[in-house]
Amino acid sequence: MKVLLAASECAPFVKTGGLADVVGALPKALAEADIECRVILPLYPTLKGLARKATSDMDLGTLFGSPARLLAIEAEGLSLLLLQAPDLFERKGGIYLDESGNDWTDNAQRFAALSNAAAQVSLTGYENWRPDLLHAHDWQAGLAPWYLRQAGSRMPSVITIHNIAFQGLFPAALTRLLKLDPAGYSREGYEYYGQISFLKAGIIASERITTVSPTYARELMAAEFGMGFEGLLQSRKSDLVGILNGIDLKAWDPQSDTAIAENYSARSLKRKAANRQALEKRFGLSGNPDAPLFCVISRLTEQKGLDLLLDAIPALVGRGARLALLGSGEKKLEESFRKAAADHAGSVGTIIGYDENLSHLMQAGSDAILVPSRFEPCGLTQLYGLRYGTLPVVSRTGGLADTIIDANDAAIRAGSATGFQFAPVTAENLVHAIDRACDLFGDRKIWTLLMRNAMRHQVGWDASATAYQSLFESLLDGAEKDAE
Ligand SMILES: Nc1ncnc2c1ncn2[C@@H]1O[C@H](COP(=O)(O)OP(=O)(O)O[C@H]2O[C@H](CO)[C@@H](O)[C@H](O)[C@H]2O)[C@@H](O)[C@H]1O
Repeated sequence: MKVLLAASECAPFVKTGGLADVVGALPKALAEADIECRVILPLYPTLKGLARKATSDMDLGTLFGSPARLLAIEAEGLSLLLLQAPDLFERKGGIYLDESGNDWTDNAQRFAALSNAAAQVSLTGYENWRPDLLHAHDWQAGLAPWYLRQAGSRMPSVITIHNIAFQGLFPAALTRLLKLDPAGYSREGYEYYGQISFLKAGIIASERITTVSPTYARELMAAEFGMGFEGLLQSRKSDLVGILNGIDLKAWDPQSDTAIAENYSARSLKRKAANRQALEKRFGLSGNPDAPLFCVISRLTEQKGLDLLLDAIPALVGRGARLALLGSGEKKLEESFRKAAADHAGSVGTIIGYDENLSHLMQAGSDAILVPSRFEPCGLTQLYGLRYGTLPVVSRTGGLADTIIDANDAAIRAGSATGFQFAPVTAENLVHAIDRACDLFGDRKIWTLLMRNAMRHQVGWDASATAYQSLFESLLDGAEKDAE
């Protein structure tokens, strides 16, 4: 089976968040099941070096005002098709935002181009490689299944929702410019409250809709989490499945990670201490063997609930615990965490920015990782935490609810507890969870047991890759029957 994945990010080449990790890891996991994947993504300026490794290319003519070609590249165990459209993607700034932090004004054209190129490869193939199925990720690739249907193709498509908060909304006036059939501008089509929604287009045009945890799949059909899409998703209930994300076990392995101070395993947990020291030094934190060092590695947005953590900091510091935070995003939150570090020098350390290597050291050197999200489709940092014996303290929502087993007495006795959950998501409940973590940290025997439980927890892709494989196979079987 051949699958074309279309996405705007792919680790380790270009990443702003969890989408990249999944798009970078899933093809490798599917390869083990003999599914041959290619990933189509834009050629951003940071990928120029990679582009030099192209083994072949294909002209796509002009796409939304830019000359466009596809470059085939094999790198880091992945087969890539890079969309080279210089007028759309080769510019200074971020992949979604300009240098002042505003959305690029032509994001509609940029990601319509990505989607259009993906649809073209689906329709005609790249050289003699022709996919059997298109797997679009998030709104940036949402128009790909739509363009495919619009061209009359019946090739099956799947769209994965990594975060319903991002819906790809653009003015209706762009309909023709985006080469969308105006008849599709309707409630049954890509129209969404007077605008075009790329995500809605993808959902409508795909045979199946997946999201990244079973709990989030259920939550999405409720008004509290669906963000306006709940009705649409309820109507597609039988096509909606939640498949938990895995993590790349090679990239995230405390035994071989080259970004950390000292490698360790569940059998040599004492070596984790060297990482803790390195982390304290990096964040200017004082040492305290009697209380945990908590970390946060996150986009700083409303979703992640970090405003609640700001309220919880005095209590955390009051317990003698420390906090190391790495993140970037909303300016107000960035400022508040900088201030918290100044107010609690030695106990709170803040680094504003994006640093992949540091995120590995933080997973290795912290005792616990805080993820107090208001909603969390899956969440990856808690999975990295499990793998590194860094106990997750999480809100009970989405994938966090599905992946962490709360350290209540019964779960501790049963040897299954892996972290701490709290609900509902309030600062008070977060403080309570932090308190529980601090209490248990004082009992080295139990804490060590919890670390070992966490490190044993299956966080790889095996089960989820099998779930994607069955889903894809069922669609291809259905497509064959239809053709008969
Ligand atoms: N400042 C920083 N420096 C270095 N690394 C940083 C960083 N900030 C974040 N990261 C990294 O970015 C990734 C974030 O992934 P998450 O899954 O936690 O959240 P995100 O909301 O981006 O993803 C969305 O998509 C993913 C994938 O499906 C879902 O798991 C998730 O719930 C959904 O919100 C992790 O690998 C993390 O280490």
